[in-house]
Amino acid sequence: MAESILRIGTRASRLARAQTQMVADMIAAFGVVTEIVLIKTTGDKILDRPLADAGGKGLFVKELEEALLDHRIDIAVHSMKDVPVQMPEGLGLGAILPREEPQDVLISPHAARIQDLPEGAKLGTSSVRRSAQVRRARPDVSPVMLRGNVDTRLSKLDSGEMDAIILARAGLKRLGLGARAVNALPTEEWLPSLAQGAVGIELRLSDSFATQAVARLNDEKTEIELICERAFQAALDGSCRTPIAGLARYDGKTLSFRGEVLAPDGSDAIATQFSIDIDIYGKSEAARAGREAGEALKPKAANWLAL
Ligand SMILES: NCc1[nH]cc(CCC(=O)O)c1CC(=O)O
Repeated sequence: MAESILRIGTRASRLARAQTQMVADMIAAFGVVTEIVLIKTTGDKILDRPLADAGGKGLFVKELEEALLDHRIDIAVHSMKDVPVQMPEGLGLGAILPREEPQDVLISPHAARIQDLPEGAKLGTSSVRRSAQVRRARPDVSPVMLRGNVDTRLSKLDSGEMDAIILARAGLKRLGLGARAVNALPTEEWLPSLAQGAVGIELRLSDSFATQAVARLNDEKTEIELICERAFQAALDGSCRTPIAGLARYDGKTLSFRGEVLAPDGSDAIATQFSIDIDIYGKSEAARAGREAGEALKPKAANWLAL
């Protein structure tokens, strides 16, 4: 019966496929038959410029959401940091997997820490957040445009085109490249992207078969962290050119959050933080606290949010 096969949509990058295979294996262990469908997204097609210049958010996600709405796939596996907070009508998250370590890592033959990069070093990134953070820490270091998937970026570093790159530790580990992910940037000095390190599963909210097939994959602690982070992001409502960073940590008792909006040139930054005790059912408290943190920061960061 066709409807008993769960069709799983993913981008074709090696990282996206690794994450999707992990999800498919877990679902198969519950006795559900799966099929993986590769879908090319705008973010995979545009490789010659920063995605902030390509006009928008969700460029790794949109075609997957269209495939869900067209019933070409039943679930979509995403890196949650690429997923806009507003989802199309009828779609929602069916599960959020246990979070991998959320930090960024510095990869460079010259230095293990940002402070130790050589004077005037060329750092490859196309992220507005990472560029602003580098300029803030090291005004002499120039971010240079670097697009492409993780393997492409590593090979450009290795060929000497750049002196350093910054990547998410989670992606490197999932690709079996943990050996390159040793120099984590401490979150006290360098906040990651909101939702970094978390993989989520999107589905049609009306699809009870898919909903049941993935429900057991959900990690409630990660879910609380992401509810908080995404509420912060939604309240700020920045543009794709606004450097925003933040991280929530929840240990089953205390939810701690720090978030930051930076001037794109790194000349300034505004941060906020809180710590509250909530229980594992405290989703609405997590959302409210995240939203209030975003609302408190919003007027102070207004110039950078409207870019
Ligand atoms: N924007 C691309 C992207 N989306 C998710 C990850 C890493 C995996 C994750 O954060 O879950 C990456 C690569 C990177 O930033 O190094």
